[in-house]
Amino acid sequence: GSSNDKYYDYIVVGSGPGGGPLASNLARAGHSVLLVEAGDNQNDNINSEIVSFFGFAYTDPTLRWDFFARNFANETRNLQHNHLTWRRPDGSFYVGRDPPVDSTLLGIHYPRGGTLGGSSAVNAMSTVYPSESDWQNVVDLTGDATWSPAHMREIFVRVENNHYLTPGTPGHGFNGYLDTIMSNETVWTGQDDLLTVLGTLSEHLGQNPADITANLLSDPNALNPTRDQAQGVFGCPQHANAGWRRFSSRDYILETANALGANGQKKYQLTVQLNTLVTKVLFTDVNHPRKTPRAEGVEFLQGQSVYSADPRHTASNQGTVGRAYARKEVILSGGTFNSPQLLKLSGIGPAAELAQFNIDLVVDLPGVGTNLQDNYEVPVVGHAARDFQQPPPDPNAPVCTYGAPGDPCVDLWRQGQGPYTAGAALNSIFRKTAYAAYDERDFFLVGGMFALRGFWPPTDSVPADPPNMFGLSTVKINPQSRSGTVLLRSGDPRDTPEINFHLFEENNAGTELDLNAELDTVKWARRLFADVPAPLGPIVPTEPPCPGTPAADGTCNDETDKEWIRNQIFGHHPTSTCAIGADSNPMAVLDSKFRVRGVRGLRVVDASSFPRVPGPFPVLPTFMLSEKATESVLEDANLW
Ligand SMILES: Cc1cc2nc3c(=O)[nH]c(=O)nc-3n(C[C@H](O)[C@H](O)[C@H](O)COP(=O)(O)OP(=O)(O)OC[C@H]3O[C@@H](n4cnc5c(N)ncnc54)[C@H](O)[C@@H]3O)c2cc1C
Repeated sequence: GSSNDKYYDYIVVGSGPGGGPLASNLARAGHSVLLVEAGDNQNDNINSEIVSFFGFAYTDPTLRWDFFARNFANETRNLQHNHLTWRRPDGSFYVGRDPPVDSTLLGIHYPRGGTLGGSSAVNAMSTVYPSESDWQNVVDLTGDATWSPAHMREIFVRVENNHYLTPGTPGHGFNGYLDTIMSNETVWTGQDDLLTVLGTLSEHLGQNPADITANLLSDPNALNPTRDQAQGVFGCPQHANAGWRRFSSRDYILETANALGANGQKKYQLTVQLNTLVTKVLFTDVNHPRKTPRAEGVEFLQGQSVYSADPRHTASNQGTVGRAYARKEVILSGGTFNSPQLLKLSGIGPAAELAQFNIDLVVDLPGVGTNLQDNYEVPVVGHAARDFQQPPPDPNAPVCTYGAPGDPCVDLWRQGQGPYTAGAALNSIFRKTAYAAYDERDFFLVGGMFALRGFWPPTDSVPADPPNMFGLSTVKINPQSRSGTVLLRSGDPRDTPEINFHLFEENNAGTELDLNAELDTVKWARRLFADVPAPLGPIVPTEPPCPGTPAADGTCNDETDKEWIRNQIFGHHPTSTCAIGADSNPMAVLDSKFRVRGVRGLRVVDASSFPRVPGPFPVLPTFMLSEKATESVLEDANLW
């Protein structure tokens, strides 16, 4: 290399929950680490700091990356989705079924965090422990017993800094870096209408409606041998500190990078290089007669908004080429869409696809960019017999303006006071259907005066819901549709990949189970809507649409309902495109130590590494994965 080249022990690409903690841990273990992140540091951006500003975080152009996906190969079916995003001729976004003429279809919006902290800096912060079977599955696939559920719980205890339970509570940690918090009873004060609906709902899961408030304060992440069977209502922990400031991997990275030793010098050798898009991994020993190719560094483009998913990107954001070298290893943590793209751009992937874009082959690894999955969801929405009553406003309370200049509530929040220091009336509801794939709970639900129908960038085209609306998100646990793909669109690293979930296209017993499970949950929701007592109830179901009145068992028309589910389904937890798998499986991209097959010195550690979607929410499992990978990387530290 040239005299400007930089050398480090490790190079980590991407600062989300996969890469951020790993880079920090390796530096803390005494190694020199370069952490490369395409975005910048928005640590002081209130949209990313204040928990209740979540909706502003993932729509903020300084924080987000826009990906647009398809659900199906069949474009006619794709066009049935009610919340597709289009670009109007004037450049603005349109979301809906009836775009102005000459609009361009972009697809189903999949926002990601393109900033220091990755998607943990923009997500909804729901922090839910996965099923034990998700860890056991890795043991079963690979024979590596270090993935045992018991060891993974030890990892969780090590990293968690719990702010909502009594210190010492088994199965939880109180000294780690990952802050967790859960709303207390104050958020339910005066919410009698919501409590009525959730009480009726809990009764439909075998709980006593009189216990609803206590259940809403109960811990869904408790260490409990029967946890993965337990149906009912719980609270919803979030990754945030006791003052309701978001915790993300950014915090642990900054704490590590800024730590000073006794001599006033930087304590750890962690270098964070922002505004830098890694474009390929560099290898030595490619096509060597005896040696296996070894990752020796990365090439990148330095400059702001170089990646075209960045909403601020324009043709002039080209970036300047540079390189950095690793004495030990390169670790990719770009997330489910970017890690497979980067592997392919580096010559690791399906040979035919790489040939199509004239990329020199390093290893023919057909699994890269396959096996894409998601916790898909469709809301069940209804209208109550009257508007939901809200607690009367406190006449002495400050008037919050959601971050407008001079918002008094932001100042109060900085002092640990005021409305923004409270969580939301969130809940975790678990249900097991007769169509569960693994004989354990197969739905995570959250209910409230909102309906999550998908994601879209800021737009003026989506109408608001009326104040008598109740929505129930139905998030699939253990989804069986697993044939989604992340394909190169071009050989230009600034381009986003082509993402298609190919939902239910396997057309096998598993995907049929999922559709039946969704239908079963829709019918169950209609039954409980009907049982909500007057004067608030009954709640009339509006989505999926049911002309007339549903039968007593919640049936409207099974075929129409299934069509609606297929067409309106969406997700935001994509995983598994660089999956860990058995040595004998040609589609496995990684071994159980996150090593990319067929090369040396290269691992992938992020949500793409999971062989299957973990639980209902990937962020906590991804933080745990980063710790698991720290153990694997440090075990090999003396190899090099
Ligand atoms: C709107 C939204 C809401 C969500 N809500 C929840 C929730 O409530 N609970 C939950 O569990 N999960 C939630 N998630 C999902 C969760 O945040 C992600 O699964 C998780 O952050 C994935 O971690 P990761 O490390 O794999 O990738 P990411 O967190 O996406 O991080 C990848 C990072 O790599 C960087 N990068 C990518 N490519 C390159 C490159 N070539 N060069 C340099 N840098 C690169 C990106 O800029 C990004 O910072 C949500 C996600 C979104 C977007």
